[in-house]
Amino acid sequence: MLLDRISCPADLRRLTPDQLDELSAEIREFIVEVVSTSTSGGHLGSNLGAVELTLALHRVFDSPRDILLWDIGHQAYVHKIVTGRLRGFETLRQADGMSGYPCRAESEHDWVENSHASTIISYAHGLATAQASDQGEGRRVVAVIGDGAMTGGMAYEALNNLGASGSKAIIILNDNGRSYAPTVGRMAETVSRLRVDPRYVRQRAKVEDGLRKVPYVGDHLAWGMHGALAGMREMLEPTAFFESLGVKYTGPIDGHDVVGLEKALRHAVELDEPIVVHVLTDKGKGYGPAEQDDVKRMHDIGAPKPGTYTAAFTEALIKEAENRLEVVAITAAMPDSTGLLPFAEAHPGRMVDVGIAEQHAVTSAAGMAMGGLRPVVALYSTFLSRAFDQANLDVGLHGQPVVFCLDRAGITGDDGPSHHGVLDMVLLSKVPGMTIFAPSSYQEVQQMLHDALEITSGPVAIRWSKTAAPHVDEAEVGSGLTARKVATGTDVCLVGVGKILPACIEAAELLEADGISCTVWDPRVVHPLDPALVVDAASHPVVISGEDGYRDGGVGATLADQVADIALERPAAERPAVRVCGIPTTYLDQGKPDAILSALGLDGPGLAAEARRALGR
Ligand SMILES: Cc1ncc(C[n+]2csc(CCOP(=O)(O)OP(=O)(O)O)c2C)c(N)n1
Ligand SMILES: CC(=O)[C@@H](O)[C@H](O)COP(=O)(O)O
Ligand SMILES: [Mg+2]
Repeated sequence: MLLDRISCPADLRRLTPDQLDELSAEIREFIVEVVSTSTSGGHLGSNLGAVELTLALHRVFDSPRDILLWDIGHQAYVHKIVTGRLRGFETLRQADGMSGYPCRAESEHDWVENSHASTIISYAHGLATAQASDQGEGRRVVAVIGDGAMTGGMAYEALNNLGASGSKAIIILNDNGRSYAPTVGRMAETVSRLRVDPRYVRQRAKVEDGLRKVPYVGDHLAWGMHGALAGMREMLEPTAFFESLGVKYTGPIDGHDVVGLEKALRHAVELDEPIVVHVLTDKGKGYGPAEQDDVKRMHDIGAPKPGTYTAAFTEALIKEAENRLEVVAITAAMPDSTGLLPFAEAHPGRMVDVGIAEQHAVTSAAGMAMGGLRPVVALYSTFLSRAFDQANLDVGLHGQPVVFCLDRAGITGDDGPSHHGVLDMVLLSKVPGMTIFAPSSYQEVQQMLHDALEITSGPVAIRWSKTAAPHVDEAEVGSGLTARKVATGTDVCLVGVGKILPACIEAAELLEADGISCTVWDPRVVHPLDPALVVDAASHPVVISGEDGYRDGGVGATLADQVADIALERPAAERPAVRVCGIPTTYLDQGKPDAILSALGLDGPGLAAEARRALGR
C-alpha cells in the first residue's frame, strides 16, 4: 500500500501522477473505513472531497515551513494522514485521542483549532502580515476555505482587508456547492452554473495552457485571457467580485486533478500577491452512498434520531406553526441537524437558510419580528456565541420576540473544545428581557416552545443537549414560567438544569438511602428563576445546583446570589451552604459527554458526594 509509505509531505513529492491516483483511492478507502467504524463519528463527505487538493497543496508547499490553514478544519483528515498521523485515526475524536480537527499539540503542521467557520482568511491575513514584517521568514501562507464558510461575514471582512493591504496569502476556495445542504447565496448560484458545465472548466484550462506556451508573453496572455472572457466571466465567474476587493482570482480549477491543481498553485505563488484559487470539488467523491446523499453528502455520518430533544423540537415546531401563521424558522446552513428539514417540508416557504451566517441570522430575525413575523432561530449553542452582540442589542435592546432554539447545548464531546455549548446561559442571561428555558424531557420541549411563543414582551431561548430526551407523563410537565418541584425533603435541596435533572434525582436517592432528606427542583425556566424555587431552596441547610453549562455566571451562581439575599438577615450559621456544580472551563477537551460530566461530578454520585461534603457527613 502506498499509504503506508507516506509519513511526511516529502514522500508525496516522489510520486508519479499514476501513483497519486492510486494513493488517492487508498486514502478514500481508509477514510470511509475509519469514519464508518469510529465509535465517535467523524466527517466523511468533506474529507473525501479534499483528497487531491490536499495532496497537491503538500506537494507544492513545504509545510510546516509554509503555513497551511483549514477553515473549520473538519476536512483536514487527509492533511493529518500525510503529516504522519495515519495511526492516530484509531483514536479519532475520542477522549485523549486524536482530534477531528487540526490540533497544535498534535503537530507543527497544524495552526488553527477553532472549528467555527469563516475565520481562516483572517488568520491568513494576520500570518501574512507577520511574514511581511521585519520578523518575517519568507513563509508562504495558504488558507483553504469551503464555499459554505465563504457565506460567513468574517470571510468578506478578511478578503476586503487582504485586498487593501496586499498581504500575500493564497486563498483556496474549495467549492463543492454544499455546506450541509446546497450552499445558499448569490456567489454560489453564479458558480453553480460552472459546476453543471465541466466542459467550461476543461476548455478554459486547455486555452490557458496553450497561451502560456507562447514564448516570453505566454503568462501575460493567459492572464489577459481573463480580460478576454470578461463578458463570459461577468456572467459565469465571481472574478469581478474578488478583484473588486483587490484580490486576484483564478479558476475554476478541477479540484480532483492533482497535476492541474499543482500548476495553478505554482502560478498563484509566482503572482506574489493575494489571490483566490477557486477549485471545484465533489463532496463525498468516490463513495457512492455519500455521492447519492442529497441531504448532506454524508458531511458526517450522524442523522437526526427519533426520541431526541431535536426530534421533540421538530414535532413541536411543525405543530405550533399550523396555528401560528407568523412563525418562520431560520437556519444557518444546518437545516438537517437542527431538525428543520421536516418543518420545511410541512410548511414550505417558511424556513430561511441564511448560510453560515449566525450574526446575520439573529439580526435578520430581529427585523422579521419588527415586521410582524415570529422568527424561531435554530442554532447550535456554540455558534450562538458568535451572535451575542446581535442577540443582546439587535434583539434584546429592541425587545423583539425572537425565539432562539439552541441545540447541542452543554458538553457535546466529539467535536472538541470549540463545540461545547457551555456559554449560552451565561451570555443570554445577561440580555435584559430574555427568558431562558431548559427542558428536561421530550414533552417539556413542546410545552416550552408553546410557552415561548406566548411571550411577546421580548426574546426567549430554549436550550437542549444532543441526547435522547426522557419521555414523561403529562403530570411531570410544567407550564408557563414556573419551576417544578419533583421531591420534597428538609436537609438538601437539589436543583437540576435540563439534562442534569436525572442526576439530581439519582443523587437524592443515594442521599435518602443514608437518611438524608432531599428536595429536588426542575427549574424549567433558568432565567429568570422562579421565586418559589429560590425561597424554598433558601429553607434548606444545603443547596446543590447542577447545570451542563459554564459554572461562573450561570444558573447556579444566580441561585446562590438570590438565596444569599434571602438569608442575609439570618445568623451566619443558619444561612444555607450553596454548592454550584457546573462546567469549570469553556475549553474542555473532547470525549464522551456523560464521561466528561461524571468526571466533573455532574452525575448522581458526584452531586450526592458534594451534598455530603456540604453537610459535613
Ligand atoms: C460558525 C459556524 N457555524 C456552523 C458550523 C457547522 N458547520 C460545520 S461544517 C459546515 C459546513 C461547511 O461547508 P463548507 O465550508 O462548504 O465545507 P465543506 O464541508 O463543504 O468542505 C457547517 C455549517 C460551523 N462549523 N461554524
Ligand atoms: C464541523 C461540524 O460539522 C460540526 O458542526 C459538528 O461536527 C456537528 O456535529 P453534530 O451535528 O454531530 O453535533
Ligand atoms: Mg462546501
